[in-house]
Amino acid sequence: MSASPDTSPQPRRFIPAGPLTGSIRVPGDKSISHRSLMLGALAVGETRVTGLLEGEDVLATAAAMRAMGATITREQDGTWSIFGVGVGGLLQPAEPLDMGNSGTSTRLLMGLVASHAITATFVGDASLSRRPMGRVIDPLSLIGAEFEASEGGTLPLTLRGISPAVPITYRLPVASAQVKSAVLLAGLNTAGITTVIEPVPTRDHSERMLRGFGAELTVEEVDGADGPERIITLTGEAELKPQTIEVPGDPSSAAFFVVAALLVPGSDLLVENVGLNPTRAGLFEVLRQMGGSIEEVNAREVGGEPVADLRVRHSQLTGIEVDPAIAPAMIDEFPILFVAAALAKGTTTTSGLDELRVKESDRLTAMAQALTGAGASVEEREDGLVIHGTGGARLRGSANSRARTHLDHRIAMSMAVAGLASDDGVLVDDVRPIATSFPNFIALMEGAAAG
Ligand SMILES: O=C(O)C1=C[C@@H](OP(=O)(O)O)[C@@H](O)[C@H](O)C1
Ligand SMILES: C=C(OP(=O)(O)O)C(=O)O
Repeated sequence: MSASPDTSPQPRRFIPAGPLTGSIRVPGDKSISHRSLMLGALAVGETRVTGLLEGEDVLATAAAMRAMGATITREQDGTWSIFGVGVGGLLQPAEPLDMGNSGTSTRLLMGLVASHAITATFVGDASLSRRPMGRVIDPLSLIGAEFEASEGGTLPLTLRGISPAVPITYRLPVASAQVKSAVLLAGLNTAGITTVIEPVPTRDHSERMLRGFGAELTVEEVDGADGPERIITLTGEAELKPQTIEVPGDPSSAAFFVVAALLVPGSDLLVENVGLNPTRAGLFEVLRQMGGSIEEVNAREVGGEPVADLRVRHSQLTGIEVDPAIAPAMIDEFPILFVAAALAKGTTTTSGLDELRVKESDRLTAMAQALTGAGASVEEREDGLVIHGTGGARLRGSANSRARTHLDHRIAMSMAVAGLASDDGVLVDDVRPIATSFPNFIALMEGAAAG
């Protein structure tokens, strides 16, 4: 969140260290953590959650759910307890909801508020205030909610929800799990059937968890004009039953350690308890195609999601052309993939990545600039990057270059990993954003490199 008491940037130089060895555990999945709090806050009774990600983005969701009536506490052993208000029971928040840096909190909560007869104002930090909200304003206007947004459909934004709302059938114009989830969550308190048509599959945690909480939800795969499409229906005026949830480790956080171990010679690292939902695990597939040694050990199920430990050994990677169809299954992992590509042998080409321009930063430009400063050879295209790798040789940047993170945690962590694979280190201009999704990243990185 923006509300850090210290507002000055915290630069840090990440320098090459020893091989990454031993075993680590990354924090809980961010997407599942947000949804655990939201759905728990709508169930009647106590939901208990272990492994919740205690990053700033998820804490923003917790604060918002409290402001709308839920009782949410953290117990001493790290278990979270949520007493919900029931679907339809959200209260009007007394103050604007501060969403910090979190797109997921904002868009999903807009869905929830839209079908309640309450008004809420959403505010966020400088990065979030630039991100497009029109993609959720459009469908939520169709259910009858009203919006006063800043120019360009951005935050600050005031939403007047409506009850009873109109159930809609909505075809997603953009591959976005956040938009899909916003419409489905609005459907919870809407009489009748809400339908989302998804031409390109995106992460399906909302569907899995809504079902887990007892909502009536169906998913049907049909042939569409450009391949299989998913039709998701939700029966409204749902009654959610409280759950006990174990949140698996976040594959998007594991990604930084997986790539670091592949790049630093001598590494042999076990990353334990990584969520491997097929709608999330695209990066590991692409890294294997590039020659990365990533072995799944002890495959099991945690909280209704496939999970395994990943054993990762240093590997010489080879550049490839990345199939754009896999992009939704690794949408947050492109910054770290670009770092892997910068050290690979030959050229890696990516395309179909327009969505990366509207994340916490414009991730195509931000990574092209940061990697070029660190000594990599990168061409920026409209919808992707083309990277000519070093063939394994360490990156050699100009002595005074700084990687600019633009309030984007994934740029900061990606360039930290680039620093491990460089001659003289990489200076990251601000490490504060890392706390949004991975508060103990630096400590874990130092521990893994020390063996
Ligand atoms: O639904 C979610 O939890 C998320 C969906 C993705 O966003 P989009 O739906 O905007 O692609 C992803 O980038 C974000 O980190 C989390
Ligand atoms: C895009 C991301 O998150 P959000 O949209 O929730 O800000 C991310 O974590 O990479």
